[in-house]
Amino acid sequence: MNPPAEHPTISPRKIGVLLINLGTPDAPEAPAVRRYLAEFLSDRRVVEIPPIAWKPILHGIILRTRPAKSAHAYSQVWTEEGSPLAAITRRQAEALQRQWGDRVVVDWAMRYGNPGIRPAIEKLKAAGCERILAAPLYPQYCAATTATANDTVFSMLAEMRWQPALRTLPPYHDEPAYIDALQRSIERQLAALDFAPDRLLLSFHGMPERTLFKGDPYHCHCRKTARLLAERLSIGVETAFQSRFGRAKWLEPATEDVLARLPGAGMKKLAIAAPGFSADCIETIEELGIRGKETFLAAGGTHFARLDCLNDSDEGIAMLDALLMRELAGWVAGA
Ligand SMILES: C=CC1=C(C)c2cc3[nH]c(cc4nc(cc5[nH]c(cc1n2)c(C)c5CCC(=O)O)C(CCC(=O)O)=C4C)c(C)c3C=C
Ligand SMILES: [Fe+2]
Ligand SMILES: [Fe+2]
Repeated sequence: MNPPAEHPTISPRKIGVLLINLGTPDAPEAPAVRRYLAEFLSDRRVVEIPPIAWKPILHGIILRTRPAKSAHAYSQVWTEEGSPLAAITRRQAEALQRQWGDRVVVDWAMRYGNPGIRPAIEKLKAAGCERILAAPLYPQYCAATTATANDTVFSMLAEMRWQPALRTLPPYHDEPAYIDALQRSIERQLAALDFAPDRLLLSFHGMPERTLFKGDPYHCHCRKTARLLAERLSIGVETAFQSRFGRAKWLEPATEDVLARLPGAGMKKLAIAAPGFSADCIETIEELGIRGKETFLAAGGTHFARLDCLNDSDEGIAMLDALLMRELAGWVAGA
């Protein structure tokens, strides 16, 4: 028998879903990049060096030199819709909104820069959402990404007299829906290449190695994603960590070192994917697709292809629908 419309498991209340990604500058220009990096690199979840030691380095060196360099990199990937990371996150939110109709209000936000998490939560609350699912779109948990996004949401609720109910999306590094989506997306893109790669390199964003020893599960999550994916694919897989930053030791092997080594080991045709990024961004398009390609070809590689992230592809949206709707179970009829 069908439950009546007012059945208690069918919530009449408004539900909000907030997709969260890392952040990006407002423009591919040094002043905007400086503002963004200042916010990002002042986050103690990202840089765990005591402020008394870090502030002089950040303000005296990094914010004087890096913005111009990064602005050049951003200018190479910028689109008519702005930063790829922001444009793709917006399209992911729009696709889910179309799919879910008026059952759920979907919005998106960036942890650093615009549109910020705080105005987005305010907007959802003003729209009458009494229940909110905050979804940091990081498959692998890291304090520098997942935790700081959630911290920001929690800090807002800490100021409210009338709080919405809150859920957060757990890491999904080993969820079948995620591994399935990666497998489908990668196999589809490999089949469309005009060459047969000798290897598939999976490049994850790096972290200082000491975060692993302090108990952050990030490294283990990346390795598990890579293993589960490699078990599904017929091509040989290598794993590496990109975007080394600063003087500390980072997780190894470094992507740039692997790119420089593979051709000498007979692997001259390469495809590269970045399964840890839910949307293409400067780190995938510029660092891997432009500079990574140069490194590989300079080392003797002959063929190179960068595969797209899940983005708002059919595979990517089907995965977000499955993962997010499961979190909404009990909140949304039919979830
Ligand atoms: C201390 C430095 C950094 C840590 C730690 C870090 C961790 C980390 N970052 C991502 C995802 C992204 N990072 C992006 C850009 C980016 N990252 C750093 C530094 C650290 N990241 C910098 C300085 C930058 C800016 C670009 C540059 O100057 O090189 C991006 C892309 C942003 C965009 O606008 O396109 C993403 C996404 C993860 C997942 C992570 C830890 C697991
Ligand atoms: Fe980063
Ligand atoms: Fe980078």
